[in-house]
Amino acid sequence: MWTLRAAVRPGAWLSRVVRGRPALRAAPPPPCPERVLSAFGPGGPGGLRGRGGGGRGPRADGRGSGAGAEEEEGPEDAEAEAEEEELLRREPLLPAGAQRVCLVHPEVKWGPGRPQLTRAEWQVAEARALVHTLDSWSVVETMVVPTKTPDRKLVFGKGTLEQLTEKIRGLSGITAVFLNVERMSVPTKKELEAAWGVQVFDRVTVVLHIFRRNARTKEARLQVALAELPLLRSHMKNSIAHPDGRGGSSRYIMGSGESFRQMQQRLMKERELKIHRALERLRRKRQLLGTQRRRREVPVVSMVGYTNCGKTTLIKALTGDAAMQPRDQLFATLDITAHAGPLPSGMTVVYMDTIGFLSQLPHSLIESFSATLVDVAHSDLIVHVRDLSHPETELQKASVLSALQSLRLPTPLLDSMLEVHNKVDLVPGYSPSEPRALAVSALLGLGLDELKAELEDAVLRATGRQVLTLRVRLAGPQLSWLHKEATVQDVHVVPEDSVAHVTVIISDSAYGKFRKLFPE
Ligand SMILES: Nc1nc2c(ncn2[C@@H]2O[C@H](COP(=O)(O)OP(=O)(O)OP(=O)(O)O)[C@@H](O)[C@H]2O)c(=O)[nH]1
Ligand SMILES: [Mg+2]
Repeated sequence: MWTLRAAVRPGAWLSRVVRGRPALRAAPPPPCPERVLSAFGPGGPGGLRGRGGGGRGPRADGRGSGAGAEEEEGPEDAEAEAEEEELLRREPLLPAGAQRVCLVHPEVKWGPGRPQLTRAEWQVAEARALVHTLDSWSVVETMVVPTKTPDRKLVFGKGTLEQLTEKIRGLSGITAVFLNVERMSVPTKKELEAAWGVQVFDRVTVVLHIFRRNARTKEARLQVALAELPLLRSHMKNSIAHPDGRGGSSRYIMGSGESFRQMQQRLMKERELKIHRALERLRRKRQLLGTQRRRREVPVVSMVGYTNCGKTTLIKALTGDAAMQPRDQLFATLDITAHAGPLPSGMTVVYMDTIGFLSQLPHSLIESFSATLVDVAHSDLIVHVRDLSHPETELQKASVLSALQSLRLPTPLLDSMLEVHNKVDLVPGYSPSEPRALAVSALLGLGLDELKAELEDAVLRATGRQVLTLRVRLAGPQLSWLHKEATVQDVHVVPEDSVAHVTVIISDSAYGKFRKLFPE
C-alpha cells in the first residue's frame, strides 16, 4: 500500500510519494468505485449508471445516466428516440446464422501493392481471428493465392482464377468465401459468386458484421448504421439498375417527377442526414456529461490500442471493476465506457475504455468511429496499450499511432502519452527499451503498482496538480480551506504539537492562493 507520509517542515511540501503508513488517519478515502460515483452525484459520471449496458461496464454516452435536470426526457426526446429506433431498424448486411468459410488471401509478392511491414501469414491470422470473432462462424479452408494484379476486377490473373475456382468448387460444405481484400466492388462480388457458387465477403463486410453484433449503445449502433451506408449505396447502385427486371432505373415514378434511382438516392441521403443528426444529439448529451466531469476535476485517462491488446483487461485490473468482460475477440469493445479507479495517493481517475484499432480498416469505418474517439481528445492522459506477445506488435503500434495522428489530438496530449507493454507473461525476460514504456501483465496483475505510480505522476503533470503534504495548525482555518479548495487525501494529526500533516492533491493555482493566505 502506498501513502504519503508527513515528514515536512511547516509550510513546505513533498512532491514525491514515499512508502509508509501514517500513525493516525482521519477521513480515509472510501474505496473505489463508490467514491468516485459519489463524486459525480447520484447519476455517476457519463452514464456510470447506464441502463442495459450489456453487462460490460458503464457507458459514456449519457443514456440513462440521470445526471441532472438536463437529462429529463420531454416529448421532443421521445420523438427523437422514435426516430433513432427507426434508423436502427434495418436488416443486417449479412444473414444471421452459421457460416463455414473458405478464407482466400491474395498475396502480393512484388510491385507497389506489396505490403511493406507485414507478412501474408499474419494477415491471414488476423482474417481468421475476424471470422472466429463471430459466433458459429468457422474457417474450414485457408488458401494463400499469389497475385500480381490485385487491382484488377477479379483480383487474380486468368489462369490462377481458374485453378482457384476449381479448388473452391471442389470443397464440400462451405457456405461462403472470405476474400481478404479491404473492399470489393459489387460487380466483382457478383462475378466471383457466380463462379464459386457461394457468397463472397470482403473485409469491410465482415468487420461491419462484427461491429453490428457488438455495438450495444444507441450511439455505437448509429455509428455502425452510418458506416454501412457506403456499402448499401454501392449495392443499391447495382441492384436498382433493374428494379422491375426491365431496366426501370431511369423510369419516372408516376406523378413524382423523379426516377426510381433518384428516389432511392434521396432516401439514402435523408437517412444519412438523420443519422448524423441523431449522433449529434447523443454527442451533445455526452459532452455535457464530460463537462460536468471536468468541472468536478476527476482526471480522465484514455486507454487506446490495437484490438485485442488487453485494454479492457487492464482497466479491469486497475479498477477492480468485476462487471467488465474482456474477451479474446476482435472489437469486443465498441462503446466508450468510463470506469473509476484509485491511484497510489488515493486520487481517483476515470479510465475510458475505447474501441480497438485494426490495420487496413477502411477509411469510412474509421471516420464514423473516430467521432467516438473525440472523447480521447478531452482526456488528461492517453495510455497506449500494446500486446507485446503479438508477432506484429511493431506494425500494430504504427497503425495505432497513425490513427491517433489523424484524430488531430492536442500536441501536449500526444507528447505525454504513456506506452504500456502488456501480456509480458507470454514473453519471458522482456523489458522495454523505449523510455516511456512500462511492462505489465494485466491478466496476472504484474507491474501494476509501477504503472499506477507512473500514471499518477503523469496525471498530476498533465493537470497542473501536485500531491503535497502540508503542516497546518489545528486551530486555524487552513484545514477547512484545504477541504474546500483541494482534495484532501490524508490527515495525520500530531496532538502534542496541535498540528496536522495534511496530504492534498492541489492545483498549482490553489497552492499559490494557499501560500498567500497562510504565509507562515
Ligand atoms: N496472457 C495474457 N493475456 C491477456 C493479458 N491481457 C489481456 N489478455 C487477453 O487478451 C484478450 C483480449 O483482452 P481484452 O482486454 O478484451 O482486449 P481489448 O484490447 O479490450 O480488445 P477489444 O475491445 O477487442 O479492442 C483476452 O482473452 C484477455 O484475457 C495479459 O496480460 N496476458
Ligand atoms: Mg475491449
